[in-house]
Amino acid sequence: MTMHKIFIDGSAGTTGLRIRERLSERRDLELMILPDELRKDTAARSEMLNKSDISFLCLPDQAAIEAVSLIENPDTVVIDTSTAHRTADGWTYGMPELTGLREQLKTATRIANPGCHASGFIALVRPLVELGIIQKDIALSCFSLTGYSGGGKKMIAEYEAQDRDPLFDAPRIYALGQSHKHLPEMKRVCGLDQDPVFSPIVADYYSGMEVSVPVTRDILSASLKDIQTAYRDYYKSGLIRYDDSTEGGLISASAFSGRDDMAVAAYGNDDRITLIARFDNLGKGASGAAIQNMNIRLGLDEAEGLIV
Ligand SMILES: NC(=O)C1=CN([C@@H]2O[C@H](COP(=O)(O)OP(=O)(O)OC[C@H]3O[C@@H](n4cnc5c(N)ncnc54)[C@H](OP(=O)(O)O)[C@@H]3O)[C@@H](O)[C@H]2O)C=CC1
Ligand SMILES: CC(=O)N[C@@H](CCC(=O)OP(=O)(O)O)C(=O)O
Repeated sequence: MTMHKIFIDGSAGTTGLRIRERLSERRDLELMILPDELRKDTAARSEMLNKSDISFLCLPDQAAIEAVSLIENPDTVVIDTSTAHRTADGWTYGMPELTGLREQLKTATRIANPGCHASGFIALVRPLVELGIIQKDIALSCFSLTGYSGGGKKMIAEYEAQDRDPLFDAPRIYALGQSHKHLPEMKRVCGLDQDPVFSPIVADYYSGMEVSVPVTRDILSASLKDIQTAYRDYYKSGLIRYDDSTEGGLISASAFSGRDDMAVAAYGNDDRITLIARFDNLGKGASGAAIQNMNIRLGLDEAEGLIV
């Protein structure tokens, strides 16, 4: 069996640790781990990056850009979980369920893992734009509920602090200036002319996401039933599937916590529709998607080692 050498730059962080834990059970992979005192040492990181077959970058944007600049080995494949390269030239967007991307991912050397909020929006909107059901010049809006692990170690510590502000008990809307870092990939990957009005909301639970896009019939060239069929036909392989089940008429944002798959669905009537995606920000929104992309790049079954 070929042992693939895997380095995780940032393996002590939320996304990196989860990838590390998951991959440590794999017999086909050799994990290259830096001791704690060297995990931010540039020379040690550079050596690992250049020795690896695949390097995951689980770092803040600036550190991810630096890591890429340290790579001289043309065979090292990079899977970057940060926002730094998602709309950059020469990078393949790591969402294999979208038309054409699975084939590109099989040979890509620079893979940009999608943003968590962006994954849900794109899974809902891109097929409808591709099929001409939504025109690309339409102004959309999007609400996205996320667990606090979406904010990484710092936000986890804030939410789990004994003496935290009581206002943390209730959901909080953020990115009020309409310049959230996921907007460029949402617009570009969906082929839209303009950014959506985007309202992310963080709430007092660890992980799980519910991304919703409200649409009215006048902007659609299809009925509710046609949209449901379109999603079913579009998502036939990969980790995304159509599922409009509810929990007694309500749908919880944490229902997919601990999983790697994503459910997309359309609810409503023929006048007003809500498109909703449910998944885990740490699963299909980060670590699960990164491992899926690694598996595709290695020519393995993409669901290998994933929790679904
Ligand atoms: N959390 C989530 O749901 C998602 C996160 N992401 C993205 O993944 C990336 C990592 O995020 P997340 O895991 O949440 O963040 P964390 O803050 O939890 O982890 C980041 C890790 O990177 C380490 N680090 C920072 N600078 C350097 C450096 N120069 N060299 C080496 N290591 C460094 C940090 O060290 P230290 O421990 O000392 O702080 C930390 O361990 C980010 O770009 C984030 O936007 C993407 C999708 C979802
Ligand atoms: C709760 C919270 O703060 N979430 C983060 C999103 C985490 C994420 O997906 O970040 P990447 O762009 O690196 O993928 C945010 O909205 O900025």
